[in-house]
Amino acid sequence: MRQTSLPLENLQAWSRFNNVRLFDVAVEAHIIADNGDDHGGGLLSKAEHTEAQPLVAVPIELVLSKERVEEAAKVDKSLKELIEAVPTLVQNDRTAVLLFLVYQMTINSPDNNDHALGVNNPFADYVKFLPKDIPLPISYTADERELLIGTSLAEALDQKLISLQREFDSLKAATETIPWCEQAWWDEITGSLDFADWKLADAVYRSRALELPRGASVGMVPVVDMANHASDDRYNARFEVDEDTGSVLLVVRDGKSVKKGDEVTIMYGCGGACEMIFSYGFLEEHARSAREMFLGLSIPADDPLRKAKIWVAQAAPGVRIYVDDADQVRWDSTFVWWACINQEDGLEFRVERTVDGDTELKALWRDSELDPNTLQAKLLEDYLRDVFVLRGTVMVQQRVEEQGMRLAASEDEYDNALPNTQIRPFVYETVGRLRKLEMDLLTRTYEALEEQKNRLLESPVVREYLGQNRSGTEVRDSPEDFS
Ligand SMILES: C[S@@+](CC[C@H](N)C(=O)[O-])C[C@H]1O[C@@H](n2cnc3c(N)ncnc32)[C@H](O)[C@@H]1O
Repeated sequence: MRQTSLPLENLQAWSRFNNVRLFDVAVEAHIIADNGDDHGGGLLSKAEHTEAQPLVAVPIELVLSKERVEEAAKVDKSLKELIEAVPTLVQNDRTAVLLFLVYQMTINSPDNNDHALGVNNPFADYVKFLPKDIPLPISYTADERELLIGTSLAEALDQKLISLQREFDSLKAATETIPWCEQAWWDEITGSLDFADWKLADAVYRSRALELPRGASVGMVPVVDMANHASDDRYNARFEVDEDTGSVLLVVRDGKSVKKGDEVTIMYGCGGACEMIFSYGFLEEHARSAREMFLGLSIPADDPLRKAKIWVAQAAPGVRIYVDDADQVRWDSTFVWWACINQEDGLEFRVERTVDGDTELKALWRDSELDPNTLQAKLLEDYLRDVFVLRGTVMVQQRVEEQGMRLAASEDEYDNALPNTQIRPFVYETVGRLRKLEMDLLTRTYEALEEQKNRLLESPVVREYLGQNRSGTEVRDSPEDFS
């Protein structure tokens, strides 16, 4: 769908009309950082501000959230029709706003011939200020995606694209019979909504939505969403909700001041390098570590309890490796604990009938009912604790090694990928840094796990356990093969 844009220079005027207050702060259409990085638009301070002083104040009614979309639908017949047709998309904070964004984009688009669509509201113009080309991985070209092979972002991106496609298909299926949707979106001649528009709406939301404090809501806050990111001790502003005035405030961060000419920055979150690129499309220049990675895991197909474990555990199938505040590498996964125990250890499943006649699958640990959320704690206080930790460590280490091999194996393809008109230089550079940071983290993790493994192999419990097993019928590749 063709989009309509308004220049960011006009955002200040929009702010005045909509009671957004800027306290000696200007919206700048283009900010180039000292190192040459292009931050897109941003906020610049026009005067000195001290700790806790307000920089921007936005009335809470301007926060574009699920609640606001539901409010808007009360006075907009077409929007009401739309959200009633897709109840599952409206229940979710993100997809509710995505629906509103594509609706508003449609109204604004020169492709739209239905001039009766929509009612006047501040968001009609706000949407025109939003960027139309956001370099998030969901819009990478096929060649750019190839560069990601071996990184944790490749897997996350595949999953994300599948779920976005599913959402888009369900939107189409549910709205095909609504006359205005048929005409403006799906008709072969007059319709213009396609998957790229849904991806754009998602990129807009993902890169701009804020989780407001005190459970206020999750949504896009006009003007505050112009604040770019700076890391850790560099960012100079934070946002808060002022319940007295009913507004979202951007204020100077504690212990900081903002001088005239400074860029006003916030911190987008403390996720790892993968998360940063996934959600915001860039990796800050000061990133020295991947910080965290999520690696997918599966339970071997020959595990007889596989299906029951997956059903009962309801855990993300993978492991998160991360660097903690003390710069130690750690891993965290509920799934691993389920994957590394079996019937001989005392895990069983039983189908039980509930009072209303349904059946329910229950897990048992050593003959007692097991609350799935307590498995890790149970294993860590068990007399075989070291055995279980050793199994988990080995499983994670094997997965880390496999990921490292995958990354290393695709290195030549990455190196040879340029020059290529299908690969944008900043994407090439960003992915190259991600590849290096993830390889460093994988190497560190592998080494740390090797140390842990060797320590655990010295544990009396493990030695005794392995001794007993060796006198039995141990085979290679059993859970006790720690080679
Ligand atoms: C919340 S918006 C900030 C406003 C945005 N620059 C604009 O022009 O609309 C987040 C987006 O700004 C850009 N951005 C923010 N901080 C950045 C930084 N430190 N380096 C590079 N790009 C940045 C990224 O494209 C990110 O997805």
